[in-house]
Formats: sequence, structure tokens, C-alpha cells
Amino acid sequence: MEGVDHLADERNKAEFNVDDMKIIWAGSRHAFDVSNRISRFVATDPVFEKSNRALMTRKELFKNTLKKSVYAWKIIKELRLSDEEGIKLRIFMDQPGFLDLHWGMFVPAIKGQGTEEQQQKWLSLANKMQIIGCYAQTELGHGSNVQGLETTATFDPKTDQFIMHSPTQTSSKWWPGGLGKVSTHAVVYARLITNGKDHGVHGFIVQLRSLDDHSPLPGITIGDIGMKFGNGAYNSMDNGFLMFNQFRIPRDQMLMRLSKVTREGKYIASDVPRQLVYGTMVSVRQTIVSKASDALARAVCIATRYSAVRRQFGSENGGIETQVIDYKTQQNRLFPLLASAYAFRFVGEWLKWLYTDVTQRLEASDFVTLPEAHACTAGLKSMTTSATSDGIEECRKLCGGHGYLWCSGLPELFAVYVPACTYEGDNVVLQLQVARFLMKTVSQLGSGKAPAGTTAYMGRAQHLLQCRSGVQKAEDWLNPSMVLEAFESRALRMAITCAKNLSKFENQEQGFSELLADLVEAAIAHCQLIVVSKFIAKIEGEIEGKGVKKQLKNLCYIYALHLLHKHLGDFLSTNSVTPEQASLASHQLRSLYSQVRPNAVALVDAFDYTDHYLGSVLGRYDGNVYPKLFEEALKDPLNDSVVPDGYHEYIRPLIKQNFPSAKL
Ligand SMILES: CC/C=C\C/C=C\C/C=C\CCCC(=O)SCCNC(=O)CCNC(=O)[C@H](O)C(C)(C)COP(=O)(O)OP(=O)(O)OC[C@H]1O[C@@H](n2cnc3c(N)ncnc32)[C@H](O)[C@@H]1OP(=O)(O)O
Ligand SMILES: Cc1cc2nc3c(=O)[nH]c(=O)nc-3n(C[C@H](O)[C@H](O)[C@H](O)COP(=O)(O)OP(=O)(O)OC[C@H]3O[C@@H](n4cnc5c(N)ncnc54)[C@H](O)[C@@H]3O)c2cc1C
Repeated sequence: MEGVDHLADERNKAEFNVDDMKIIWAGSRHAFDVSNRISRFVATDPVFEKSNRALMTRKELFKNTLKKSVYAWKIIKELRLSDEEGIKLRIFMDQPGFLDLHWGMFVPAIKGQGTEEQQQKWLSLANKMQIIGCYAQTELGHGSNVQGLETTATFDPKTDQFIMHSPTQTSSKWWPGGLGKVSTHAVVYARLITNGKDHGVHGFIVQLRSLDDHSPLPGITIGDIGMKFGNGAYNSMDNGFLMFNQFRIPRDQMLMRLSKVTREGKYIASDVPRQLVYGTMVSVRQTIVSKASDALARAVCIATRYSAVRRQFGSENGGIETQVIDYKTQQNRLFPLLASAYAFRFVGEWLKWLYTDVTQRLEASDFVTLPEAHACTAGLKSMTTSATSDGIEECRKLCGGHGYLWCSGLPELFAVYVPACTYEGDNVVLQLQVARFLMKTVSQLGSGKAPAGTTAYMGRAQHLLQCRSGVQKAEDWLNPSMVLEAFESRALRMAITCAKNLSKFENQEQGFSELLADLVEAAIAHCQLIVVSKFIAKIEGEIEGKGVKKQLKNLCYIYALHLLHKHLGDFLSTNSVTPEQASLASHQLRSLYSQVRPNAVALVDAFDYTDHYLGSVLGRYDGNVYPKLFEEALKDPLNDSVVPDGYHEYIRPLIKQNFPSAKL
């Protein structure tokens, strides 16, 4: 029934103030106001309609993305939206496109690696979108191994230019978003060569297309790399290829904040760490963690509302059937994902703080926390995107058959989201960076250099290696110090076991290669500890709103205890818990699920997503699922006619067995 809230009973059960939780989820009242206003603005503007995009051809989808992106930019200018509002507009527009890479990577790369002069020149054009840029690093032959890139930028002192060249097919740039059809410029990563010497990978600003007619400049071959996973989905983006044939750019288009090439061709490296050339990736990885909470929250919102609407079995004497959300199996799959969405939100907030802190330190030439910032952004990007991709797929299954329908919103969400496990660093490759950092930290234990920040717990190695968990009853698993100690001792013991096994090899690199799988496990344990500890820090801080803290506490312990359950092998093999304590944790989990159950729908309402943004018939705010499923089905072009195209050509001859005679 139109206008009826089918989930009203669920909402009435809530034991906390949803409006207060909305503020906690958004981060502040101001952030909530911005999100709420912009999301509703996008939802009501017909240009941002998106329900029809799965049926568009690639060309139509691409053109539709251009239209929406340019319209979004027009709105940003005309309404003088702030940066924050502009970012929200792009998020709620919910269609990957060139704007993401222009604002998300091209502009930050120039800000981070350009001199002040270069910033003045290029950012004034980029900020007005008089040029459109992308981030061209990955090549056909190399993505993870950045040092293995083959594109060259050779300095020619005669002309004061760099010659950009793609010496092999594998050196073609391949994947950059926005490159294929839109970008006029790119920050290109290439090996810098001066006087015959290779100085490794550096960034260069390169014009790719004419600003008059958009044709590729002579010496440049460029195009789109083709269809990607799913219908619609990430195919709105023009990921591209690019080859240079001795293409010349002026010397001052090398990004020279970190190192320089003089007029004479002399290479001058500054005294800052060379890894700062990877700075844009660190900044984007940080934002990807918050985006993970957003994507997971969307899937969980759909699955939770639908699980409250959907009924199966359990009716007695023809009475009403059981809501599937009441099955403990459904709760055991769904509530940890709900808890994870909140957990990733809070760790994302903390990571933003860490990133801001390291940026300020770098500006003051303090590089001490750079390795930790790299390890945290890499590890948390990896952990949260893997969990989110798996979580979206689990939500699809939680919605049964209807979850497989395009109009559930889940197939497209998965198709758009899953490459996050690969872009901005393959998730395994990134965990190995964390593992290197952990092995270094372990090797320095006892050297007098106390581990700090997220590895500070390793400074208590003596205690953590010997301690036995004090959990004696199920309620002890609601004690933050007991939970933290179990996670710390598991992470430390796994790292120390890896370090001991490594030390058995004469050649450390060979040992590292042999132990890769164990090292990744140790890195994941460390990252999970970070997320648990930041969630605990959140619930121990000041939280306003009726009943809000209680709900967050429940979610925090669900998050931690479900991880304990999932990785029980680690916890048992490191003697961080006993089998009896593990079974007490399961008992506590069941009790927490019962406490979350009446609040579940309100906890996803707190995400404040519009029906437009969710894009899901199953996740509708009003829960009016079945009539809307019919409406969606009837919109399908196959239902335009009762008798389908092809009937006379194929179906009728088949059932009449009236084929033209076959020829062999
Ligand atoms: C608002 C946001 C909006 C938009 C964007 C969002 C979505 C858009 C969608 C998609 C965009 C996707 C864009 C891309 O994918 S761009 C391409 C990304 N590519 C990668 O991520 C490549 C991954 N590989 C690497 O990062 C590195 O090569 C590496 C794996 C980390 C290895 O580095 P390398 O130098 O070759 O090798 P090492 O010898 O292992 O490292 C030396 C030393 O440096 C340290 N290190 C490495 N990276 C960093 C860093 N970023 N910062 C600081 N330090 C770093 C490393 O740990 C090691 O340290 P030691 O102390 O051990 O010497
Ligand atoms: C949708 C999308 C958008 C993208 N956008 C951009 C962009 O805008 N700009 C850009 O420059 N790039 C972009 N990329 C490229 C992306 O950054 C790379 O694909 C990514 O960094 C992974 O590199 P790869 O493809 O070389 O993977 P590979 O490194 O070839 O990975 C293949 C397999 O090998 C494993 N592996 C690799 N190295 C190791 C190792 N040392 N130890 C153990 N296992 C290893 C990996 O775990 C993986 O299983 C994009 C990619 C996608 C999918």
C-alpha cells in the first residue's frame, strides 16, 4: 500500500534516539546537515535519475555520465557549493566518472608533488575545470610494482624538454580512470632519465588532447580499455590506455617539489624521503576506508529492511509467518556486517585524523610517522575493502532470490565496489607492506626504541607473550580490556612467530617470500586489532543521545566477538583464548544479537540514506517491497509486448516443428 510504513512496528521498537545516532554516523551535526540536504537535492532532481542505467548501452551510459557530471559541476558553481558539499554531490550522484579522478587524484597529485609555481599554474586551470586530469600510473605490464614501470621521460638538454616514450607494448598506460575518452591532461608516472642515468619513477604533467577539438596530440595514442565486470556498474568510467611516441613536454612539467632537473640536466634529489612520490596513493587509500563503511552500510541497510519485511515458515494455524530477521542464522550473518559498517566508520574517522597529522608533520619536515601512516592506510584499505566486498555479496544472499534481481541494488553495488580490492593497491600486496612494517618493529624490540602509535602494544611484549586471558564468564567479554588483550596477544604472537620463522632463513628476502601467507595473516590480525581498539576508544568517549551509547557498545562487542569466532584458529593456536573462553564468546554473541534485534531497522535508518541513493526495491524506507517488485518487473523492455520479438522466427517453428530444411 502506497503511503503506509510497513516497517513502522520495527521503528517503534527502537530503544534509542535515531536522530542522535544519525549525527554520530555522520561525524557531526554539520556533516549530517550537509549530507541530508545534498542527498535529498540529488534524489529529487530528474537529471540524477539512475534506475534506467543497467539497460543503457555502453555509449549511452558514458554520455549519461558526462551529462550528470557536467550538470553536477554547473550546480556546484551556480549554487557556490563548498568543497564539502561538492564532494557529497558527487557521492550521492552515485555514478563513477571522470570527476572522481580529476578531483580525487589529479588535483591532489599536483598539490602534493608540484612546486608552488606549478601549483599556481595548473591548479588554477584544474580548479575551474578548464583542463580535466587523470592519474596515469599503472601500465599493461605493471601495476603493483611501481618501480617496475617502463614509460620513460628522457631529458633533452638541447630543447629543455622531456621526451615521453612507451618503449614496449607492456609499457602502455592501462587502467587510468577518465583517461580513455575525457581527460585533456594526466599526471603521468615515468622513469626519469638524465644524462643516460635512470633516477626511477617520477610524476609529470602531460597534455594529452587538444583543448580545441579534443583530438589526441601528435605522438599520443589513446583509447578506452573496454567493458568491465557487470552491466552499467563501473562501465560509466572510461578507463583508458595511452602510448607515447617520443612525445615532448617542457622541463617545467616534471612535478618538482620532491626532486628537480636543472636546465643543464642535473638531477637534484631533495632530502625528503623518496616515498613521498607515492603520497597521492596514501591520501586516496585513507578516503577509501570511509567509503568502505558507506558501501557496506548501503548493503546492510537493504538486507536489514528486507529481512524485517520478508517472512518464511513458522506460521501456526495459518497465522503470520516468521520475519526472517528473527532467525538466529540470519542475525549471525547480518549483525556482524551491521557492526562492521559502524566499525569502519569510526576507524575511517581516526584514519582521517592520522592522515591530517602526518601531513602537518611532513610540512614541518618531520618524517617519523610516515612509515606508520603508510602501513595504516595500506592495511586498513585492504582489510576494509575485502570485508566490504564479501559483506555486499553476503547481503545479496541474505535477501534470497530477490537479492539477485538488479532492482535489489545489490548486484550493481557489488560490481561497482569489488574493484576496490584491486585499485589503489592489490589487497594482498598492501598487507605485505604492513607485514614488512611489523617485522621491522619486532626486530627493533629491545633496542631501546619504544614502538609507538598503533604498534605501541608491542612494547608490552613480555606481558602479552605470557598472559592468559582472564575471561571466566560470558559477561567478561564485555570488558574492553579483556577484549583488547585477546586481540593484542593474538596479533603480537602471530607477528613474533613470523619473525622467528624468518630468522631461520639465511637470506631474509627468501624467507619473506616463503612465509608470505603467514605474513599476510599476521598483518590482518594487526589491522583487526586497530579497528577493534578504535571502536572501543569511540564507545569509551563522550557520546550524546538517548540510548545511543548502549547500541554502539553492543555493536562494538559484536564486531570484536564475531572476529574472534571467525578467526578462532588464530586465537586458539596462539593460546590467546581457551576453547572454553571461545564458547563463552559465542554465548555472549547470541545475547548481543537479541539486544540488537529490536533496534536493527532503526540502526540502519541512522545511515540516513535516501531511496534514490540506495537504489533498491528491497531496501525501500517504507518496506513496500512486493508491489514495487511487480512495478519494476513490468518496466522491463521484455514486457513491452505480450508476445516477444522472435516468436515467429524461433518459438513458433519450434513448437510446430516447422523448420526450414537443415543443410550440412
Ligand atoms: C576522494 C577520493 C576520490 C577518488 C578516488 C576513489 C576512487 C576512484 C577509483 C579508483 C582509483 C584507482 C586509482 C589507482 O588505482 S592509481 C594506481 C594505484 N597503484 C597502486 O596502488 C600500486 C601499489 N604499489 C605500491 O604502492 C608500491 O609499489 C608498493 C607495493 C608499496 C611497493 O613499493 P616499492 O617502493 O616498489 O617497494 P618497497 O621497496 O617495498 O618500498 C620501499 C620502502 O617504501 C615504503 N613505502 C612504499 N610505499 C609507500 C608509501 N606510499 N608511503 C610511504 N612509504 C612507502 C615501503 O614500506 C618500504 O619501506 P622500508 O622502510 O621497508 O624500506
Ligand atoms: C576499476 C579500476 C580502476 C583503476 N584506476 C586506475 C587509475 O585511475 N590509475 C592508475 O594508474 N591505475 C588504476 N588502476 C590500476 C590498479 O591500481 C592496479 O590494477 C592495481 O594496483 C593492481 O595492480 P595489477 O593490476 O598490476 O595487479 P597484479 O600485481 O598483477 O596482481 C595480480 C595478482 O598477483 C598478486 N601479486 C602481485 N605482486 C605480488 C607480490 N609481490 N606478492 C604476492 N602476490 C603478489 C596479487 O595479489 C594478485 O593476486 C585501476 C584498476 C581498476 C580495476
